[in-house]
Amino acid sequence: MSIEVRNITKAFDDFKALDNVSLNVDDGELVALLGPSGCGKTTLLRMIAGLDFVDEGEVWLNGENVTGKHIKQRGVGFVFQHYALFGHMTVFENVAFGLRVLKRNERPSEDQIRKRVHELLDLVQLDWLSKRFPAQLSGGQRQRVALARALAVEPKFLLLDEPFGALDANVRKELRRWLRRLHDELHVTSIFVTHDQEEAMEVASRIVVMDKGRIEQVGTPEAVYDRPASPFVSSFIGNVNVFHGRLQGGSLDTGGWQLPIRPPGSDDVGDDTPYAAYIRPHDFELLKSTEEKLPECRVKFIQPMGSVYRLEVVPEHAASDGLPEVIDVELPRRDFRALNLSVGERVYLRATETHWFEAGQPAVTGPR
Ligand SMILES: Nc1ncnc2c1ncn2[C@@H]1O[C@H](COP(=O)(O)OP(=O)(O)OP(=O)(O)O)[C@@H](O)[C@H]1O
Repeated sequence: MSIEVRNITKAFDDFKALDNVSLNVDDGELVALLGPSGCGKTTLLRMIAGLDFVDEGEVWLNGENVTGKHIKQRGVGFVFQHYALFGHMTVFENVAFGLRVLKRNERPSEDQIRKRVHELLDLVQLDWLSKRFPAQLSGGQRQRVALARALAVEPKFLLLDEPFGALDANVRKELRRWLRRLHDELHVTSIFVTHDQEEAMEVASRIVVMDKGRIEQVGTPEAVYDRPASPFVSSFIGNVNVFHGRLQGGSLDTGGWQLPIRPPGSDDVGDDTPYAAYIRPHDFELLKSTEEKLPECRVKFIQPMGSVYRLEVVPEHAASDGLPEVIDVELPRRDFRALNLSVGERVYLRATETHWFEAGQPAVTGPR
């Protein structure tokens, strides 16, 4: 049961919410649409569902062109962020609803409905609450009922729009693990929308990163994190420090402050070529002293975060537009303790992994 989107464009008045978007989701995949608010995630989901129609392009479900077809003919199930369960119906009746409103010749018998609803409530681990009303449930339990309700009519595809958006952090964490396990059991081809990169990394087998109505990159969580295709993806997926400068010999010079790194394979790139180095907080080492020519910084702030320590360090002897004002560094607790650092101390900075971009275009990723 594959989903294929071919060159979709959708405008609201003269605003292009989707601009020539193409995407393939294979049978049984769980794919995340990830991007900032307003980038077009929900619009794309609505086009796939048939809740709205495309201006240009096509939607194919399971090898069939459904572009002009009504939502009822597409076999998709939905869960939204603020899913309105029927308040006057019990949990059982909410889940049974989709089956009860089927046409007479498609509707299962009362016994079959009862069996199916209990199976689904078992699956979402809520059978013990079947007689309760939605108001008597927690937010997380309500979302699980919503999922059971969407699954009741055996959809071929499941579309989830920020299903856990309104819940607190701990419940979200629990539910996304649970969704992953549920998907491993059912293998329904699913797309879910989120603007939370941690959620996308944890749940999805592939992530579609969107910005301004376009797809920036599609890849496994590892690929989009380790090999971002653009500066946007690099900064959207995880924290990153950005250094704008020009190559000078073996260094990136940001107005007199030199990071001794160069893009891999850039031996024949001439001096003065502008580059930007994107370096994640955990891709730095800090040294208290060194024989190497490493840039100097001063520790401005130390925040213990459990297994890691977050530090802000400030470049010394430097004032340049290309440098971040503070550089975020993350050290594993063991490394931090071995260094025994305190605020105000001088440290030397070494980059262990850098993503390079030249004039806004992807270049190469590598250790130096
Ligand atoms: N019916 C509509 N009429 C006019 N503009 C719309 C309509 N629906 C969406 N838009 C606009 O299209 C853009 C994309 O909206 P969409 O809801 O797809 O974004 P999103 O990525 O899901 O954002 P969020 O994470 O905030 O939900 C937004 O700028 C939005 O204002």
